Amino acid sequence: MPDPDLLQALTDKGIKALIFDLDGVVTQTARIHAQAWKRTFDAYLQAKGDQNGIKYNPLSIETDYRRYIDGIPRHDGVRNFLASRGISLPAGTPADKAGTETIAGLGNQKNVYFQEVIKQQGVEVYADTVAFIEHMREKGFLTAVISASKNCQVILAAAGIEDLFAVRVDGVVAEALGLKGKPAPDVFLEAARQLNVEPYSTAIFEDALSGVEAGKAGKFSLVVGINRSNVSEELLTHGADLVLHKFPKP
Ligand SMILES: O=P(O)(O)OC[C@H]1O[C@@H](O)[C@H](O)[C@@H](O)[C@@H]1O
Repeated sequence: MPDPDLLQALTDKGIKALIFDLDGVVTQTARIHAQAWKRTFDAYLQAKGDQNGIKYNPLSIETDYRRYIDGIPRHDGVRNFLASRGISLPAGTPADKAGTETIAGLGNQKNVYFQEVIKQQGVEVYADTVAFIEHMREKGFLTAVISASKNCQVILAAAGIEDLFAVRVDGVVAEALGLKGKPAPDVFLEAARQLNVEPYSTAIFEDALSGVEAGKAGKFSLVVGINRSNVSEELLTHGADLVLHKFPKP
């Protein structure tokens, strides 16, 4: 089936501003996050299972990652996923050594794996998204980027696309301002506030289920699900108004 007509939808809704999620919408980093999490949790569950004589199911990227981790702040993701395996750990502190059996320690381990890959491989953008954003900026649309990730700025710099966005509300900004993570709408609402636009004249673009839920909760006029991995139906049931496989060619 062809994608719906995005430009028509933007016109019909009187959209002035566009807010993009980073990982999986603008940059090809969603897969790198998912694999770093899988590496962290599979090793942890294997070791814990060996110790306790329990067989834990490894992390499934198709189900567990999408449901418990994707789009969600680092420590919330650790807590959510471990709860799905009946495990509860102390919070620990940001200084915990990578791999310490705490929420922060496992989060730090994933961050080591994630940064290793970024350093080795660099960051690739989705060319369709970047061309679309450049074109829409030329037409006068305001643009912002949001992300749960504390690596957002590093990723934007590595991809050379920092100046595509007038506003950035990422994991670092959210922590400093005390904003709730997705599926709460806080990061999107803060980005709209900084752009000086209302949600009713703003469209958001998201690949994560938690992200389209956040867009819906924030009453944004148009919530666009970006389907990079065959999850159209789920994006629609979680709150997307329409789903695209690719951004239209300008
Ligand atoms: O660990 P970071 O880089 O702060 O990222 C937090 C989360 O950021 C989201 O964008 C990713 O979808 C998640 O996989 C990730 O866990």
